[in-house]
Amino acid sequence: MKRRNGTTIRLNREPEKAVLVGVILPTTTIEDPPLAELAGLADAAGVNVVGQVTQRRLAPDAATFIGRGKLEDVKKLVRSLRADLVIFDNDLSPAQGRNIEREVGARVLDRTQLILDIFARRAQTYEAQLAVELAQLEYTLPRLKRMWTHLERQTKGGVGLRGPGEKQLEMDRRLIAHRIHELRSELEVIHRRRQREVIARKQFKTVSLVGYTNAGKSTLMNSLTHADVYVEDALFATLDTRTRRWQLPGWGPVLLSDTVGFIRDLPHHLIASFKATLEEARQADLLLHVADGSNPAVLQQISAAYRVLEEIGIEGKDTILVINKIDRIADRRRVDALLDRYPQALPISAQTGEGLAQLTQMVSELLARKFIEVDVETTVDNARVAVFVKTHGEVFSQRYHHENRLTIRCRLPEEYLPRIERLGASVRRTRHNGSGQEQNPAPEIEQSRIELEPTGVIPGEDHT
Ligand SMILES: Nc1nc2c(ncn2[C@@H]2O[C@H](COP(=O)(O)OP(=O)(O)OP(=O)(O)O)[C@@H](O)[C@H]2O)c(=O)[nH]1
Ligand SMILES: [Mg+2]
Repeated sequence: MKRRNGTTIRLNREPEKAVLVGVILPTTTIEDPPLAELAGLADAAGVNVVGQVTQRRLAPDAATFIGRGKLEDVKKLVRSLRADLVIFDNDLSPAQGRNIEREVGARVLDRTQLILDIFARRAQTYEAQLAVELAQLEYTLPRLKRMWTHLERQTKGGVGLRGPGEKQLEMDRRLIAHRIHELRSELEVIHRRRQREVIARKQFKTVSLVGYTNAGKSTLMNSLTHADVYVEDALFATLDTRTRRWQLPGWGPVLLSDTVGFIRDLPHHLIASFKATLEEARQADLLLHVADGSNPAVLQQISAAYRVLEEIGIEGKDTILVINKIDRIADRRRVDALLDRYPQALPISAQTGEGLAQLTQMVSELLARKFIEVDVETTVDNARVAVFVKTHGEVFSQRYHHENRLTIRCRLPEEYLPRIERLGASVRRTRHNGSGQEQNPAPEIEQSRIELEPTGVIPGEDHT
């Protein structure tokens, strides 16, 4: 292994050898080549992949996830290749993991465990380390029994050694539960501090890079801000949020932050633990959703990233979809096909700089839109108005009145007001914020300063 300063460090352990196993269910998106992403994850975890087994099934086997016959194949493969590990592309229940382990005679990991392991290796800041430890313990707690079974096997045969008693298990459970509680409180404190910091920076507009892991977020951050953020061709190179000043031409400084990458079926424990890290994205004025256009699975990755955004509660924000790495796409028709699917998307190359001028322009224009606070009056059955307001603005409150009337207090780009009126609603400007109290007009001052350099409306930004 080469270190960045050029010295070579010798790993005193051979990398572990793994057989990958994937069960293709009717809901599974089939990758080309199969198990490509799992192989990438294994690589990021420093594991050497020596074999693969896939099976199509209508439903997982309750006890062993794959069918018994296939399990026998896996066992033979493990023996002949001398594999140390079997890694499942699917998530296993504690009992399934235990059963498979007993059957194949090698350590069994599922996708979540593999991802947790990568995060544990890469977490560098204190906050990321706490988040990973929490996620790992929450994953471990229901599986304690299986781990003890491991130890039990190693000491098999000893008189009176029948594994830990329930008492030992119970003690461990309590210890872990206690540590989980500690970690949660500590992370909560960090999260609240982070929220305050992010709010304190509100005098600057903020833009967050989000998207599938390895899409090129950090590379784009570096190209746009001339920063020196760690970039690697590996899954989950970035685990910590980095924020940099970005001198936006014709606008001034904004803050650009890089975040942890997403992946399909991101383990729920991880999402919860990285809440503080994702605070930047949650509070951002604009998201740049970066996708790797050169990846054959780009469409699935785009939808997976949107799903994660939804899960962490930041869907519906102004977002520019950026199709990155177009320098690697030889066949231009592939870019066109992507643009057919996502007409608003912007093709770029963070590496060669192609498209970055348009991106900068698009960001300035979106940020320059003036938001105002209004009461939108409509009828309860006019769903188009409610949907429009929720898609393009931020809703503070809704009040229902007699005769089916509804008032939505919200914040909207000014240019959309005529369109809402055309949908049959009436719009009244308010001088109040969502809590009904007079608000410090500071953001308005900021806006009017910016208006000195009008940038106009983006063509094609119309989502309706
Ligand atoms: N050819 C090409 N490669 C790119 C481009 N952008 C990024 N890459 C490469 O893609 C790999 C991943 O880039 P990163 O910037 O680390 O990706 P990331 O989205 O930050 O990834 P994580 O932090 O792991 O989520 C690196 O090897 C980059 O050099 C591009 O426009 N063209
Ligand atoms: Mg990164």
